[in-house]
Amino acid sequence: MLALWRTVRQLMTVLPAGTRRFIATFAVLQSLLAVLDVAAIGLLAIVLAPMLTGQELTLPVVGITLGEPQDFGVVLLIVGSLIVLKSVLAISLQWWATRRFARFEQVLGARLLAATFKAPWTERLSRNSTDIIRSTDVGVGSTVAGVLIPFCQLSGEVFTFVAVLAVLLVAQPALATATIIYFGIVAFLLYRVVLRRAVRAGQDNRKFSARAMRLVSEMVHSLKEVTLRDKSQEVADTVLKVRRRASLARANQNFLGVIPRYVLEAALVGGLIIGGLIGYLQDGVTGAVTAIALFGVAGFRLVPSLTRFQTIMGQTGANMPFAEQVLEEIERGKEYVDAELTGGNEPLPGGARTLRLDRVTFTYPGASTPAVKDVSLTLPFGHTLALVGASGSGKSTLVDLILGLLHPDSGQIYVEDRPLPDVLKAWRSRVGYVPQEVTLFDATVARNVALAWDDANIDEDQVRRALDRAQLLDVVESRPDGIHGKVGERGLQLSGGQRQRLGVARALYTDPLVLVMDEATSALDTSTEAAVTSAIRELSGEVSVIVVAHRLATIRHSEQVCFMREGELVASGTFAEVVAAQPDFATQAALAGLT
Ligand SMILES: Nc1ncnc2c1ncn2[C@@H]1O[C@H](COP(=O)(O)OP(=O)(O)OP(=O)(O)O)[C@@H](O)[C@H]1O
Repeated sequence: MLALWRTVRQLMTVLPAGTRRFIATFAVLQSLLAVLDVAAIGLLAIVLAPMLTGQELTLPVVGITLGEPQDFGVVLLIVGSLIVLKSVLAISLQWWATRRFARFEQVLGARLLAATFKAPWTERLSRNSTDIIRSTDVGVGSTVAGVLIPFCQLSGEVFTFVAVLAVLLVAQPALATATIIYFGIVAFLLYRVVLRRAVRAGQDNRKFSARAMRLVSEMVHSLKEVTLRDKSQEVADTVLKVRRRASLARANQNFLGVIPRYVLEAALVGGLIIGGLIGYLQDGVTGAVTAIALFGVAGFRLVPSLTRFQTIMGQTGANMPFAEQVLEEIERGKEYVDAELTGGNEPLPGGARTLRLDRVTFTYPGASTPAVKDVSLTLPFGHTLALVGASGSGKSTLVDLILGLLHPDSGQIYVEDRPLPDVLKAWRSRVGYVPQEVTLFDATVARNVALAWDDANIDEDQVRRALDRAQLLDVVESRPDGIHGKVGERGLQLSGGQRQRLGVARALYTDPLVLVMDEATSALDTSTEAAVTSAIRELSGEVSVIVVAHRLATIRHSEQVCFMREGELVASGTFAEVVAAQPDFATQAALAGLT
């Protein structure tokens, strides 16, 4: 209960202003509905026994005496009206509240995504993408539907419970005391025996469902290899094992979830006997009938209320880890969002002519040796620079540093004379990046090139120009619907080479100052690669090109070749100069038939 209170208070700090007021208003309105409900039930409870036994009754508080059957008829009409009124008001309240809760979900989702996207690259590298997707979807949904909404409903249940007991206390103090003790013991036992297990089952369900989803996602991505190596059965068995634990936990959660209802319903019988006994001891048979009627009506309101209370506690207990995770991520992301608001917003210096790396060193968190060590180089804008070296020599890391995704531990990168962190936003908007494997989304060619999810933000002429420069316009225009044709899931309706060229077009769409190609043409056939490379070479002069390539034919005409070994830049110059300076590079060049 305390943990729930703490979590909800923390949630308030990340939800829009006015949430606290909304929750308070919602609680008050729920309580008022409970008053209407209890007034109806209380009235019924008080008049039931005299009506059945034909006795006169003076209503407490208002002091009206009822004796004739039509008097009781009027009271029954009032009871019915109160119940209908409560239902209408409850529906209106639900309509209003569900809209607000939907809004809360949107705000939480947006904050969480912002926190995820603003996190430093090193942190994002350490996260599993399926976990991120699950957190922003199921996590946010569960925080609102599994924690916030049940918490808000709690006040109504507590108030109903208290109000029913108040009615009982006024009508029959001894009976009320016995009820509190009796249901208190039942509720405590339910908490100890059932609720704790239900919470644990809910947490297990969450843990194993997440694991199963991660496994399936990983397996779908390696479907081809799994099929070829005939591993489908092994995969199915592994997923089944995890699923079994998730579904067993879910089954336990569902089973334990319904137990309180049946236990409490059964306990009502015991309560009726105790109530009847107390009434009999106080006032003989009439006392017993009155007490049973009173307890019966009150109990039928108390039991659902207690059941919902238990359900809410179970539900919030199981979902709290989701909320805690969402809150933790938003909290962590806050500092990045703030940092972004305060830094990196300056414009690029006018007439910038060079990108300069000055003794840049970077070590990945947890690694013992730097991936990039003491690298200094200057790239005049408009030139082409090739990064070469053995696998693991630090080329991609250096590229990520130049892109501003990673930040040097020591040394600095300058655009002209401005440190990169000062102009980071403007810099990122002017670098085009083509990865080794371009990720396309299931949308039109135009949307993929413009990296836009709304056609209104697409400049179609620019899309055609970028496709043309990437040697892909003819292919696209020969397809049905041209640039408006879809590319399929992950671009699977295109060939590997076409996907890569679409990636090049995407990078060129924003008229970059620097185009970074990280093994971007290695999937292309030699003639397409030659065509793309020559198209890119034509760009030099207007665009600086940084190429990472293992195929040396791709980079032999680069104005500057930088050879890396174990994170260090060991030689730089023209292709011929590096061949002359580095025997192992010369060997590779010879093997490629380039010397
Ligand atoms: N996210 C990471 N966390 C820790 N170490 C990493 C990470 N990414 C790369 N490394 C390590 O940093 C070093 C440089 O890796 P990098 O990817 O920059 O090499 P590369 O020259 O681009 O290799 P390749 O040609 O195979 O792509 C390697 O030793 C690698 O294991």
